[in-house]
Amino acid sequence: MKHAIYQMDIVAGNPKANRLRVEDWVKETVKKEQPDIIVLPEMWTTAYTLSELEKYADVNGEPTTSFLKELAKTYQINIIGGSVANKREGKIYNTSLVFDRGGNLVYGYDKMHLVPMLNEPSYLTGGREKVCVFELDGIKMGLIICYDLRFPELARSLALQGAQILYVVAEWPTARKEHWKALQIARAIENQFFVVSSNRIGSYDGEDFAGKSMVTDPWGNCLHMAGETEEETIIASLSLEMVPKIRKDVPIFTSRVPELY
Ligand SMILES: NC(=O)CCC(=O)C(=O)O
Repeated sequence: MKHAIYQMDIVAGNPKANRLRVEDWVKETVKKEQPDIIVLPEMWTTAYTLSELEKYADVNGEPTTSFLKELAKTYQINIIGGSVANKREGKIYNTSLVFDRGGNLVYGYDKMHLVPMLNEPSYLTGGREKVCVFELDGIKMGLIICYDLRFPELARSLALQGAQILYVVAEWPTARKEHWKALQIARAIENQFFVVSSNRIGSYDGEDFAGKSMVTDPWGNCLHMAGETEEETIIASLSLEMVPKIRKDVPIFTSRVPELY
C-alpha cells in the first residue's frame, strides 16, 4: 500500500489558502507517484488559532467533508484527512475524517485527549465516542491525533481490534521532539503494527513545530523520517505481511494476561 504523507506548513487562520495548498499537492503527488492513500496533519485548515476558531472552524464538518470527498473521488485515492477544527452544537472539536477511493466517509474521530500544554481544553471539547478501527482497501487501521500518542491504552485498543497500521496526525512542538520519535517507535514495537505520522513544520504564536513525519515498521525500525524545517512528501510502501509474521515470531498478543493488570 503506497502512502504519500504531506508534511506541510499551515497558513494560520486561512482555511481557503490551506485547502488550495492541499489541492495542488494532491494533484502533483497523484500525477507523480500514484499513491493508494494520502495523509495530512492535524488542524491543517486553521493551525492552532484557538482563540479565533469561532470564526475559522468548520460547521458540522463543512466545507472540509465536501472538499476531501471530491479529492478522493476525482483522484480515486484513500484520504486520512488529518484533522480540522469542527463546530457542532455550539462546541468545537478537533475532528479527523477518513475517506475511501469512492469519496465515502468511512470514519470520523474527535480528539479525546486535549493537550493542556497548548491550551486546547480552554477552547475545545474532547470526543467521548469509543474508538474503533476502520478499513481502507480491506486493511484494518486506526487513527489518533497528536497528544493521543502518549496514551498507550488507546493504541493497544486499536491493535486488539485488528489494526495493522496506526496513523498519527499531529502538530507536535519542537520542544518535545525526542518524545515524538520515541513514542512512535514504542507504539509500533508494543503493538506490532506500522505507525505512520504526518506532522506540520513552521511556527505559530511562538511555538515551533517539529516536522519529522515518520514511518515505523512493526519491528520498530524507522523506515522514513522527514526533516524538521521543510515541507516534504514522504512516499512509503508498507509490506503489511510483516505484521502477522512478527506477531507469530514474538507472540505478545497470546502471552498477555490482562485479567492480572
Ligand atoms: N497538538 C498536540 O496534541 C501536541 C501534543 C504535545 O505537545 C505533546 O504531547 O507533547
